[in-house]
Amino acid sequence: MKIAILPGDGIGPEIVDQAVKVLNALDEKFEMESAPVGGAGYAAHGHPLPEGTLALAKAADAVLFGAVGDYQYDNLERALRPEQAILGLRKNLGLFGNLRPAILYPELAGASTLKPEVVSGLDILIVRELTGDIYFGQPRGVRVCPDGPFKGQREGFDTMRYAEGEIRRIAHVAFQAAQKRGKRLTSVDKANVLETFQFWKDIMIDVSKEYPDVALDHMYVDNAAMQLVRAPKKFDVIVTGNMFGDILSDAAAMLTGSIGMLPSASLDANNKGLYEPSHGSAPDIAGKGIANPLATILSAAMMLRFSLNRAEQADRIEKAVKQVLAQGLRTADIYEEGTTKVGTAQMGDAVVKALAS
Ligand SMILES: NC(=O)C1=CN([C@@H]2O[C@H](COP(=O)(O)OP(=O)(O)OC[C@H]3O[C@@H](n4cnc5c(N)ncnc54)[C@H](O)[C@@H]3O)[C@@H](O)[C@H]2O)C=CC1
Ligand SMILES: CC(C)CC(=O)C(=O)O
Ligand SMILES: [Mg+2]
Repeated sequence: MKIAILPGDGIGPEIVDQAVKVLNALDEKFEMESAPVGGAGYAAHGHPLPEGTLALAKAADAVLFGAVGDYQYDNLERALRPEQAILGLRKNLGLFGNLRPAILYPELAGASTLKPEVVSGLDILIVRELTGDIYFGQPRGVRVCPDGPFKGQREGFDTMRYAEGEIRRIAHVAFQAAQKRGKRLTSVDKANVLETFQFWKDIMIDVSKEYPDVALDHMYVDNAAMQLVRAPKKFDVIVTGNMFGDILSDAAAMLTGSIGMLPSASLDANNKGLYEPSHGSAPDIAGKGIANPLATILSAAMMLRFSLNRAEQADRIEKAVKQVLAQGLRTADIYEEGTTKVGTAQMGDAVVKALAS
């Protein structure tokens, strides 16, 4: 089994180091090979997704990814910006199904900015379509505005679009995920305004006929954002498009105490996947040794479960994470009075130690 390790930028290398440490502490040894990506790819090879990095990701059984992005690259032309690396990997590897589980560990009930009674026992799953929508739609760019009151001025534009097959395949992922959980699926759209999302809703209803055991309902994205902070436990599985899923999953992250707790799996049709924390490269805390590595470590557990068929090893890692939280160890983002503040590497070491116990 070969794992491509793509640490990326900012806190990426710090947090990926911890996940690699944890993987190396398992009984089975995996072959791992690293390559630069994002700003690091641009610095090394003049491109955020160097050919060698993409080839490694394609050849590997799974990819463990940190994060990309750094303000120093924000003025590069778009094709060379670090974020193009993760978008390019998703597209090139066909990773259309993004699973973002938001689980509140009981020990972190007080770390959430929401009242404990609102979030305690939270266990929801966001299924985000990952290779379509306005993030990939063409045409896009800056042009001269052809009509209206701003005619003749420059205007920026993007294209929101979803093909029927794209909606159907993510619908199946979501319905099947719901079948394995609470059998409730909420499709989040903006069908009241957008043609793309009326179409999305129609296809969801059609696919639902194949899953009579799953209760499907629909919610507009603005209401979904509100309900996520009002009564998040009412959700079981949420399925939505690329942009709405990006935004809602960051909101859901705070229900779990911190975005540093939210792992993700990005899967193709055969469960080959890329695993990364849901957060970005956090340049504001990079290099300080204080980032929370648990989302990345939990992403490695998802990798073992979904792509490497090592569910027992995944369980062991998740149990070890629960144990370090029960021991009161906290990185700064989830720290509360009465707990013990630790740095990134100490947290990784503690998970390794808990694996052995
Ligand atoms: N998949 C990826 O590689 C992603 C990359 N980005 C990129 O990351 C860069 C920063 O973007 P932001 O909007 O600031 O989002 P971000 O997720 O990197 O950071 C948002 C806030 O959360 C904190 N944070 C994030 N991860 C943390 C962790 N593990 N432990 C403790 N605190 C953590 C940061 O310190 C910051 O205050 C940008 O260049 C952006 O484009 C953003 C999201 C995803
Ligand atoms: C570069 C962005 C599209 C990445 C992001 O924000 C995400 O996947 O959550
Ligand atoms: Mg995001």
